[in-house]
Amino acid sequence: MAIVKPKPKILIPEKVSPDGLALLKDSFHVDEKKGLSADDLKAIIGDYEALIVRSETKVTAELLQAAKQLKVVARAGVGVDNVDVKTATSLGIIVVNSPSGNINAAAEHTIALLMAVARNIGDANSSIKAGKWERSRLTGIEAKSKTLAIVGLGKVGLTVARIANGFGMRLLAYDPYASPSLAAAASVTLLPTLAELLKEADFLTLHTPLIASTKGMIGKAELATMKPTARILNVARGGMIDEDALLAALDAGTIAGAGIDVWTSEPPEPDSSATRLIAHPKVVATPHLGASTKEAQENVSIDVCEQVVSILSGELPRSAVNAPIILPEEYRTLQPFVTLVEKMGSLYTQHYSNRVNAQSFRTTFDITYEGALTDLHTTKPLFAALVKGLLTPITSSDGLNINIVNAELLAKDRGILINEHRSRENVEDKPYSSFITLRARASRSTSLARSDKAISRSTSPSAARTLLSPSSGAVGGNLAPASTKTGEEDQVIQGFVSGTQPFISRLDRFKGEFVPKGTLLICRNFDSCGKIGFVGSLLGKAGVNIKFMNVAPLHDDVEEGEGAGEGNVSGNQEGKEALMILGVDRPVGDDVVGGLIGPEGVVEASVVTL
Ligand SMILES: NC(=O)C1=CN([C@@H]2O[C@H](COP(=O)(O)OP(=O)(O)OC[C@H]3O[C@@H](n4cnc5c(N)ncnc54)[C@H](O)[C@@H]3O)[C@@H](O)[C@H]2O)C=CC1
Ligand SMILES: O=C(O)C(=O)COP(=O)(O)O
Repeated sequence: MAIVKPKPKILIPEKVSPDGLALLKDSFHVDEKKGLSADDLKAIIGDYEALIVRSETKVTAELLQAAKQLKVVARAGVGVDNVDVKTATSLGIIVVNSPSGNINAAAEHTIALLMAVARNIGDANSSIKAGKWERSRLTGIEAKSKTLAIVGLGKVGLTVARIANGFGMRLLAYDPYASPSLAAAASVTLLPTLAELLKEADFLTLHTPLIASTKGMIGKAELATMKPTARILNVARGGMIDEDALLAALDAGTIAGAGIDVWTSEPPEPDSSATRLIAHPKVVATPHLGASTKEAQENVSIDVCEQVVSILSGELPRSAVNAPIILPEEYRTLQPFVTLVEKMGSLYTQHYSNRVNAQSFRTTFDITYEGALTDLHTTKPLFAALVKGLLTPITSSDGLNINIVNAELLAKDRGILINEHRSRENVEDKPYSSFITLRARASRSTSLARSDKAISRSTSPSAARTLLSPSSGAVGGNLAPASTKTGEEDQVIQGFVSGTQPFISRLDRFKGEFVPKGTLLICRNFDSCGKIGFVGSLLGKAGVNIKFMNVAPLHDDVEEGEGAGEGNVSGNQEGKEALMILGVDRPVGDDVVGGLIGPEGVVEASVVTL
């Protein structure tokens, strides 16, 4: 008698639209079990190969460790902050999400809150239901001609901007990583700092992921800089606004109102600031309803259920948050280079964003593969790794959610243009046979763009050689920085692999080999006595241990003094310029980094975690 294999089991502990679930029911055993406690869930998770959740289920390390057969956690929505992605990755569990299925719903909910706050809809609704007829107390304001200040001009932020444009609002945004062309196309003016944005806002709306740089970004100090007539909207994540500070500002009348969908703790704890905000007459509150439309729930359900089917059938999903970005056989050969390129991208975003100011992030890149890498059959995994490295430090969901299937599309969506080149030149005099150079073009040199397409791949060595001719002066093997008429230089990072270990061999105008791993403090200084001691003693006082240190002098291709004045606070160029790269055992606070800069210390410093 033939043994019938039991169907793989899928657990759904939250309300997920039936449209997607219908795709699962023939081939899988689907259990919809709502209202489970964390312990209940832990007790049964061992039976399941897939878990489909929304924002309520906390997919903790403990739960994942108990999930002995789990192959996939599917988040029917965008934010994966309720999933311990790191633990899932270490356990080989793929995490997928639906990066755009509920974007429109979240944007429309933001607009609903904006109008409700502008016209006192919440207060008026309670008042009339209580049998009152209060007209003058409930007079509102119009959106037309008011300034909408958007923090985070990604998918939801841009959609909000497009709708608000129809109301005749003035649109400003702060997003150091946003594409200026996408912003301009949506009639949004990008401002260089959050501080400048806050003082202009009639309505402030938040649309960033909840990450280190956005946690608590609107606190007492920020609220104090805003107009007393300003109104605040949050349909992104609780924790970005300090709930105590907002409550105090509303009570003091220094902020006029708020429309809030998301809370630091969901549901909010009794007697917390969140519950007092919810009860506040100047607040319109909703219980995390941003994505709760019939249409969005259909979209996200179908999106994630299709991916669950793919994964349980042994295929690649399209929106994996943590899956390897290349297939296993490609991975073996390319793995160290994939790691190198991802680290170069991440180093780029973190170093150049932190170093001078966040506006240094550029969107036009050349990546050149030199030497043996020119024989590669495909550079797609390297391209995907670069996009992943560039975006991961600045996004919580789709930054991680990048693979060979979606990297080009994601780069294009964000207005990032990457030209790939191969060059057999310049390797004879180098100790390793394969180098990779990443060059972010100075804004004026974008006129050298070689393709009208967002993504250009020049895969033939001869084509690349033409592009790399000295007369082009901007890319690839020619490592001299291309200066523009504005005096800006291209930003350059170069690396190689020795054995399976990736190294960075050039950063900016400096050469020096270091392993891109862990937390690194990168300081530019004029080489003179006492600098190392100064930095070491300040770090020591802050309890930061130095694990290794590397000094990178100016690259041979760079002329002495080139660009040396930039950011030089001392005005005293005692020695040659150099970079100091210190591997440290913990993150270095902004106050410590600030203390390093000055006549006795260094010219500039950045902290990166790779
Ligand atoms: N309330 C709800 O039901 C929903 C909430 N969301 C939330 O909305 C948020 C935004 O989602 P998407 O637009 O899809 O994300 P996205 O990744 O497309 O956009 C996020 C934007 O934030 C920018 N950003 C990152 N760090 C920043 C910083 N420190 N300062 C300023 N800007 C910064 C990024 O450059 C990016 O442009 C997420 O937190 C998501 O979970 C999304 C859907 C529904
Ligand atoms: O997609 C997101 O990030 C959301 O916040 C939506 O959450 P939900 O699926 O409605 O619990």
